[in-house]
Order: sequence, then C-alpha cells, then structure tokens
Amino acid sequence: MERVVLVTGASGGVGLALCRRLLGEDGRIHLCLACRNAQKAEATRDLVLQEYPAAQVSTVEVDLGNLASVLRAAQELRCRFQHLDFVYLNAGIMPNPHVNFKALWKGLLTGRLLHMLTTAEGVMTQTDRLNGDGLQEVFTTNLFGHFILIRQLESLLCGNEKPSRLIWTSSSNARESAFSLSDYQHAKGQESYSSSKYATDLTSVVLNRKFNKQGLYSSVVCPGLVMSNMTFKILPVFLWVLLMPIMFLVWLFKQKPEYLDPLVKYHSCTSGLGKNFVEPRKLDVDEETAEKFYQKLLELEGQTLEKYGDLLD
Ligand SMILES: NC(=O)C1=CN([C@@H]2O[C@H](COP(=O)(O)OP(=O)(O)OC[C@H]3O[C@@H](n4cnc5c(N)ncnc54)[C@H](OP(=O)(O)O)[C@@H]3O)[C@@H](O)[C@H]2O)C=CC1
Ligand SMILES: CC(C)=CCC[C@@H](C)[C@H]1CC[C@H]2C3=C(CC[C@]12C)[C@@]1(C)CCC(=O)[C@@H](C)[C@@H]1CC3
Repeated sequence: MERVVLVTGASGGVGLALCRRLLGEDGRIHLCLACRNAQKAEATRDLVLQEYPAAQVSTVEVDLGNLASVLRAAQELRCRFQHLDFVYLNAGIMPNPHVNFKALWKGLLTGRLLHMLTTAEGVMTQTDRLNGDGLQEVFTTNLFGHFILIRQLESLLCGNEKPSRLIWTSSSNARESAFSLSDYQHAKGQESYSSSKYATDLTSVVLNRKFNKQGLYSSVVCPGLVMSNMTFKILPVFLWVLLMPIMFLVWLFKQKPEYLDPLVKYHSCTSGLGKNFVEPRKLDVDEETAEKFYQKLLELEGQTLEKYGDLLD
C-alpha cells in the first residue's frame, strides 16, 4: 500500500524544502500539499512535479488560522484517504517581528550572545491579533488549527495496522517563560511565537502519552535558522547575506547526533565538513503542565466543535 504524507505550509520555505526531500528519499509516496492558497498550492505541485514527474502529488486547501477551513479540510481528507502515514505540521507564522538589538548587545557583555543567536531568547518580540474565531492568530495558526486538524483526522491516524507519525515543526525559540497556562494563547505578552512553539512541545508530549497505544507517535523538530519568508520579514535580505557566514558558524558549533524520543526536540544541524545531521535536545517540558494545557485544548476544541456543528459529519 502506498504511503500517504501530508505537509502543511508546503507552499514555501521549510515546507517546500521538506516536500522535495521527501520525494527525493522515496518517489513512491503520495504527497498531499496542504496550503491556504489554492493557486500557490497548484504552483507548488507543478514545481515539485517538474523535479519528480512520476510523483503522486495532490493538494488540499486549508487555512490553519481559520477553524471552519480546518474542519472542511479534515472532512475532505477523510473522504480522500483511509490512512495517513506521516503528517508534517509545519505551517507557521511570526507576525510583525521586532529584534531587540539592545538585548543582543547586553548578551555580548554577559556572555549569553551565542545562546541568543541560536534560540533568540530575549531577542524577538511580535505583535499578535485576534482572528475571525476570536482566538489569538499565532496560537491558532501554529498550534490549535493543527490540533483540531489531527483530532478530526483521528480515524486516519489511530488504530490502524500501520502506525502513523506526526512531526511538528517547533523551534529552539520555544521557551517555558514565554508560556503561561492562564494565558495559553499569549494574548497579553509580546512573545506569541515562542509561546506557541512551547505549547507545541507540550502538546506533542501529551499526544504521545494518549495515543502511542493506538499507533500514533508525535515528534517535534527544529529546522535550524532557515532563510525563508519568515526570516526575510525579520531582517532585509542584504543584512541576512552579510550575517549568514556568522550565523552559519554559530549554528555549526552547537551540535551532535542521536535517536527519537518523545521528550526530545530534534534540531537540524550541519557539521564543519558540510555533513547534515540531527541533534536531539531534551524538551524543557513539565509533564504536569503539559497535561493541564492539553485539558484546556480539549475544552477549546469542545467550544469550536459546538460552534461549527454544521461542518461535522
Ligand atoms: N525559518 C526559520 O528559521 C525557522 C522556521 N521554523 C518553523 O518552520 C515552519 C515553516 O516556516 P518557514 O518555512 O520558515 O516560513 P515561511 O513563511 O516561508 O512558510 C510558512 C508556510 O506556512 C504557511 N502558512 C502560514 N500561515 C498559514 C495558515 N494560516 N494556513 C495555512 N498555511 C499557512 C505559508 O503559506 P503561504 O505561502 O500561503 O504564506 C507557508 O507555506 C514554521 O512553523 C516556523 O515556525 C522553525 C524554526 C526556524
Ligand atoms: C544584527 C545582528 C548581529 C544580529 C541579529 C540577528 C537576529 C535577527 C537573529 C539572531 C538569532 C536569530 C533567530 C531567529 C530570528 C532571527 C534572530 C533573532 C529565529 C527566532 C527565527 C525563527 C525560529 O524559529 C528560531 C529557531 C530562530 C532562532 C534564532
């Protein structure tokens, strides 16, 4: 039976690179590109088919920041497929990024600069806003839309002959101090991105606890610092070109390889000789907080399903 792989945020950056890599590794998979923009999805499909003409590539329209769209996409996917082998939960946003150069300077004086350059801890802020569902946009797009999607796809992911895998694109920017259970959508602070990625790490830990027995496994990864639309909104391209040799060296000298563990985040790395490898780093997650947060997600899911009852089978 063919393996089906779903990738969200496949229209550019990390998602597109991932699609190319997946087809390069195994040209027999069925790759489904989940994108919010139908035209971009078709253009992406054409692009990957140019490179892999024999590949099976389909598209599905989903705006992860819009829960009605997520429910519609899930319904469509349930009609099309019986099983999903891999789901890459990759789509993400970092709106209105702001770099605190003063913090970087302070980091240089206090010896924390290297850490800051790999995690952006204390360096980045964002301005978030409410979406049409009355939820914080970053929380919804980066985490909750994906959460609803996989919950709605449970029949394709759980209790099947073959196990299924969820791979969340998290970030080394995920930080416990940016997250609070009492404000898990991060409506009050200015680190919505970091909070949403920490919430992602928490969710993955609990999903493993709840669903491993039913054959569903979840991992979080950090792709490293990638030049994409997201990073080009942080600094202009020419500055990145100037900074890249420094950033490359910084990321290069903070790495080493190992195996999959639900309490670990897998960071993409490159050795000094240009060899690509993955470095696992233990998740900074308290399992009790993860469980409490999961209960909150279930409550919010209940409200969402009540509101959109007409979109459910
Ligand atoms: N770049 C980096 O250095 C790092 C990135 N990451 C993570 O990698 C992931 C991909 O980011 P990256 O490739 O860099 O960024 P890009 O902005 O290049 O790509 C983001 C992708 O997500 C899609 N997307 C955004 N909002 C939505 C939405 N509401 N519904 C559906 N799709 C959406 C975009 O679609 P569209 O084309 O329509 O905008 C695009 O395909 C994110 O989760 C990010 O947090 C993690 C660590 C580092
Ligand atoms: C002007 C100088 C010398 C440095 C500015 C560099 C910062 C703009 C840069 C340093 C660390 C970077 C970083 C990210 C964004 C840009 C930085 C803050 C991320 C937050 C991008 C998205 C992610 O998910 C993280 C993994 C990145 C962490 C490092």
